[in-house]
Amino acid sequence: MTTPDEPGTQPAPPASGPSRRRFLGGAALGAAGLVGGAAAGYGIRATQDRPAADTDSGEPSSVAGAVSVDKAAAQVDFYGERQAGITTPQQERLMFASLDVTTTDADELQRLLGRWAAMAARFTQGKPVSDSPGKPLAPPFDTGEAEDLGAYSLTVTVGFGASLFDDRFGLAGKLPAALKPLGTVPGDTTMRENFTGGDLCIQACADDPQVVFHAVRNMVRAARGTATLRWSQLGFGRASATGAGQTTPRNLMGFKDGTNNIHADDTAAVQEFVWVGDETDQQWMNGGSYLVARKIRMEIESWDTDDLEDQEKIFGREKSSGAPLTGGEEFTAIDFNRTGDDGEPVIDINSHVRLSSPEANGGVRLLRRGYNYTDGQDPDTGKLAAGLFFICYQRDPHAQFKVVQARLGSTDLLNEYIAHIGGGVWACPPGVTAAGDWFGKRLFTENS
Ligand SMILES: C=CC1=C(C)c2cc3[nH]c(cc4nc(cc5[nH]c(cc1n2)c(C)c5CCC(=O)O)C(CCC(=O)O)=C4C)c(C)c3C=C
Ligand SMILES: [Fe+2]
Repeated sequence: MTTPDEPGTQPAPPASGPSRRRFLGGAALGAAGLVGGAAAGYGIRATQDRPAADTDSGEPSSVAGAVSVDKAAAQVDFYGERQAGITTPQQERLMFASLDVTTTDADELQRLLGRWAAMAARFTQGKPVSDSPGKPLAPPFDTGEAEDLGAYSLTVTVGFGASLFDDRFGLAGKLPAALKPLGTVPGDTTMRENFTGGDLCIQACADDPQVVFHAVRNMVRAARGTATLRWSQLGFGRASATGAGQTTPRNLMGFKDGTNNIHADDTAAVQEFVWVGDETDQQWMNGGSYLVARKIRMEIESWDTDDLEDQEKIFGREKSSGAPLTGGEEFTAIDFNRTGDDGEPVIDINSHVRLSSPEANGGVRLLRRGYNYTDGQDPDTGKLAAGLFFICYQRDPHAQFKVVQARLGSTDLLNEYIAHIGGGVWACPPGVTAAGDWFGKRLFTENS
């Protein structure tokens, strides 16, 4: 097989020490027209002077502080103090990938992280791996399927799993307490090895399915010899809302999902529950966030035989409007104390909204960013293999995801219709600030 000799997969030679490290991100791709200046924040902006297009999701085609943009041309800044794809208004499509590192050379791993940063910077501008097509007798630098498509608000978010912090790279002393294994969590027993864990993860989100596929495919391709794909997941529609003004989408059970989510404009909640701060025991994670993913299969066929009243009792909300069963409209606060004529709580004591609420979890909240998924049909049962690819971000999974999941795991009425079949926990470091920087640079270059 010919080895592609292109910028995206062949970085600058290794440097042996942090002070001498130089990454292709700035070098080879720079010549190919890498990325313009580092821009702070993750505003969506237009790059082409085209009229605003209709949005099939009913969203406004602009966000606060940004101009009206064509969905295809819309871009989310890649460079910034924080990684995009966390508080960014949630895009419609997901491709998630988990990889295992195969090299034992820490420099090689860092070069991959630099190569990924350089590629992500280009992809998020709608650009291919390189401006050059490559040599006629070699594989093209870029796989090509996103040519002419545009960036579609692509974000690429990278995380590190606990398994990366072993003896291979001398990182054992840099494992944050928050990334230590969660111990026993409800749902674990049905998790399958082939959908679970991984040294690295890539979360690619955009408003076009081919754009997210292209990003992950090329990043996995660039990892050849350094890391291999462990498992991956496509999500075909968002099942949460993270942006101010975004409509609340529906999950595959037909319910509005994301109503009480943390929204990006709630800066106090974002600061309190999402971003890691000075308190961390590992300063390389200061400004980052922890991603917990759970692939949750739904028993769709049995759910579809359940009557509406029971479905609404399970969630504690009306199916059509999303309003709490205690009345009002979608965003009306839930009255957990209200009792009905029978003296029983209107919101069942084991309903999903009660058990997942901050009131039931010592005030804890999560930023949810999940996607509806389908893997087609289960060949063994003939049933639909579909559900929710649950993603949430937080400051500390032990104090947040684990607490909520422990509460849900005991008695949540929803549990009859779902099974956790995969997932993992990853530390997403702060953002890549400029060309030449790479994902998790501080992890490798600073003493804790
Ligand atoms: C451990 C965390 C959670 C898992 C796992 C989870 C699975 C799950 N959720 C739904 C559907 C809905 N969830 C809703 C609310 C909600 N869920 C969680 C956490 C987990 N859900 C939280 C923290 C909340 C918000 C609680 C609050 O602040 O009030 C809702 C109600 C609408 C909403 O607020 O989003 C729905 C619907 C499914 C289908 C599912 C697994 C397949
Ligand atoms: Fe939920």
